[in-house]
Amino acid sequence: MTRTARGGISRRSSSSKTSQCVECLLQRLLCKLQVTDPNLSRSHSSFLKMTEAVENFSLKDVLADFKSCLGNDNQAVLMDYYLSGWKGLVKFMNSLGTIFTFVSKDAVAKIQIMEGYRNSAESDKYISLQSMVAYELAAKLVDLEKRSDHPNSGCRTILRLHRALRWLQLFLDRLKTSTAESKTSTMCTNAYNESLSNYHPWIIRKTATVAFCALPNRDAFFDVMNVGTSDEVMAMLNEAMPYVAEVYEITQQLYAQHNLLDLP
Ligand SMILES: CCCCCCCC/C=C\CCCCCCCC(=O)N[C@@H](COP(=O)(O)O)[C@H](O)/C=C/CCCCCCCCCCCCC
Repeated sequence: MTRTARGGISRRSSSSKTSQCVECLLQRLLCKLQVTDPNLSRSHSSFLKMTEAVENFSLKDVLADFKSCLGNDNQAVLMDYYLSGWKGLVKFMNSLGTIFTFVSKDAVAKIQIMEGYRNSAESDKYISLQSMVAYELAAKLVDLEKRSDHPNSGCRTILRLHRALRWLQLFLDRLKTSTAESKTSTMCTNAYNESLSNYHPWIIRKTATVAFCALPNRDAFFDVMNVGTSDEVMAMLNEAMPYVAEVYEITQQLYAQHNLLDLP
């Protein structure tokens, strides 16, 4: 068994049996449903190598990206910081165990689509979410009714991440007001049910709910965050959460203003 900095038992040891059982069940379910995509797996593993190479990971730095997203005038949401924030979240997610890679795989695929735009000849059009919306709409690059000519538009892809950001906001809000007895799986499930689950089919909802049962307990979770003591985690969340909320609100308003909240 591994002892953590605060003298607790690391999630790797305390929850490993439950986690292995749930993982096994989930893997079988995913295999049966053929949710895995070999092409995606390849790009996912190279992404993992890239993110694993970064040492001294701290969730504090990840959330700082959402602050940097807002630029100087708090009006535009800057794409590179937005994607950087997501990459950090994925890294955090992957450090929770392989059971969560089915979740991060989709986020990785979407980050890669957006990085593709940022590395294209139209890179400057994707400098912020606002410039992306203006450009794609004017150039008719968004499928508004059903996915056809532009199945992976930037607007659609960011919308999926934006909905997931709402889940993150609700989850962190719960974590912020939690006590030592609070269960991360319950907080996560409730946040999911109030947000992302509304956009997911039954099978994804069920699989996600099973995966949440394998979440480490609150102490172990705080250790993975690598921010410090529980008090320091709480202080960091109090400081960072307004920026996550601001990014969410600005994006929500942008999408509402252009009727983009239901993109297929
Ligand atoms: C201190 C707390 C920090 C928490 C850090 C959390 C890290 C979060 C990292 C990644 C979150 C995953 C985001 C998933 C994006 C999902 C986007 C989406 O809805 N995609 C679906 C629709 O896409 P299209 O088919 O229309 O292209 C896609 O079908 C869904 C795929 C699987 C998603 C599985 C459920 C996601 C649950 C999110 C909760 C994560 C729980 C993490 C617990 C820490």
